[in-house]
Amino acid sequence: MRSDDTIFATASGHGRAAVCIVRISGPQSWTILNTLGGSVPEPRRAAVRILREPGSGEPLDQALILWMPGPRSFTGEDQAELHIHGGLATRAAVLKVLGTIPDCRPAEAGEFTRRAFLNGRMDLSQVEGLADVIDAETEAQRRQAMLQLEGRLGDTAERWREEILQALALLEASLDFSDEGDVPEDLEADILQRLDRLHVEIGRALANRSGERLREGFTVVLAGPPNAGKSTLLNALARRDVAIVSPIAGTTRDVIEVHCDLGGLPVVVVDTAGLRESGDLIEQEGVSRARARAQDADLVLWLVPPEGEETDPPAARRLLRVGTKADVSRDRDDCDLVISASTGEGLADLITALEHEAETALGQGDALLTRERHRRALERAHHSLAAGRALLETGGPIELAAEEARLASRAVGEITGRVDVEDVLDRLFSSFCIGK
Ligand SMILES: Nc1nc2c(ncn2[C@@H]2O[C@H](COP(=O)(O)OP(=O)(O)OP(=O)(O)O)[C@@H](O)[C@H]2O)c(=O)[nH]1
Ligand SMILES: [K+]
Ligand SMILES: [Mg+2]
Repeated sequence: MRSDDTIFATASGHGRAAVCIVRISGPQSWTILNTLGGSVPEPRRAAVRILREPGSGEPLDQALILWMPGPRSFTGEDQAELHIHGGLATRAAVLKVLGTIPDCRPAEAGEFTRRAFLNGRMDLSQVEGLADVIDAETEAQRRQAMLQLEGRLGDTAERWREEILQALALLEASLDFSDEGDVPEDLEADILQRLDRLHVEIGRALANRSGERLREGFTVVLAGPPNAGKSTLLNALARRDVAIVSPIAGTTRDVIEVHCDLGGLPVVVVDTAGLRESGDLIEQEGVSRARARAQDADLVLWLVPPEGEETDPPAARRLLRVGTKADVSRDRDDCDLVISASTGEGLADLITALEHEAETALGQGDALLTRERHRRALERAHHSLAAGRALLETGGPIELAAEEARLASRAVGEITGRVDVEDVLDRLFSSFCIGK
């Protein structure tokens, strides 16, 4: 796969559609437009053309074409777009012709964005932001992803890296002084103050996990004894028949997940097996999976049926007691909420409570870190800043303090992909669809 090939791909999904966008990037872009369209329009001005097959001149389609010369294009290379009709035959005919153009080939998954990154059009955190914009299922996720795509994390990381490098420069300058005796107090104080400020700011960013949680979604596990009404509630929240409901205790065995958008926040609702002792091996496996999921959940709804509960609630980070089958019996003073999943009574209050719980945990998309990768890099930078500061404060070797500052700047540099990210690149770009 040559990186100077011209690549092409449809970038508007699969299947029949009114319009299909074919994206092209690389040195042959201009030639392709000129060959298929007969002439190339002004840069960045759409023009209608009849696309023709080279050689025979056979008309392929009437299309809108765009010419975007690099480096001010998405990939930083010469780019073209063909907005053709979205019929399967038209799409196939145009792609077939493109495949016959010398040094032109179908793009790999994420290859347009990879070229944008390699050409410096976006940093790695922006690439991740773009992936999250495409994957966003709720308003809060979209908002957070847009902030990252616009560069909020990358710009902050670059500012931190600059400030660490400034402190490093002062440390190296103070090395000259130390040969002749002590480092001037005010210089040392200045460096310490810089390291301190960075350590506090990065520590604050690390303390906020809501960004990662928002990407993963807020998990709510429905737990309770058999026949408490868990599956009925799951179906009511999902507004469709996802789980089997029956009067037979022990109906649900497998864990069943449903992704909901509650108030713009991603909430994963998980139905589980009724908790009880059972001689049935399969049900026992269901019960142990139920306990495990409850333990990991952000919130457990412990469903309490009118006839009371024989089993104790599972271990959970946070638990709300929900009285079920309110249409059968309403007075449930031992519960936080009372609902009837069958009649819908109390469901609006339950959903409001879930939105509140999710909003408290996930925030509204204002966190800086959104991936484990960011966290690991910043934790290393945070540790090195603390180590460098301790060395300075205890009169340790300045060379070692400088080395800690160097490690901190490298760790922060990983966030934007300025350093050491080879292994991340393949995994990240292969997660994109073709044409992105
Ligand atoms: N009257 C009334 N019956 C309900 C309500 N919710 C569930 N049921 C009934 O209770 C029985 C059990 O419901 P499920 O949703 O299967 O209960 P479950 O907790 O998932 O049961 P297991 O999967 O066996 O643990 C079914 O017959 C439901 O129709 C309710 O709000 N009111
Ligand atoms: K049941
Ligand atoms: Mg069930």
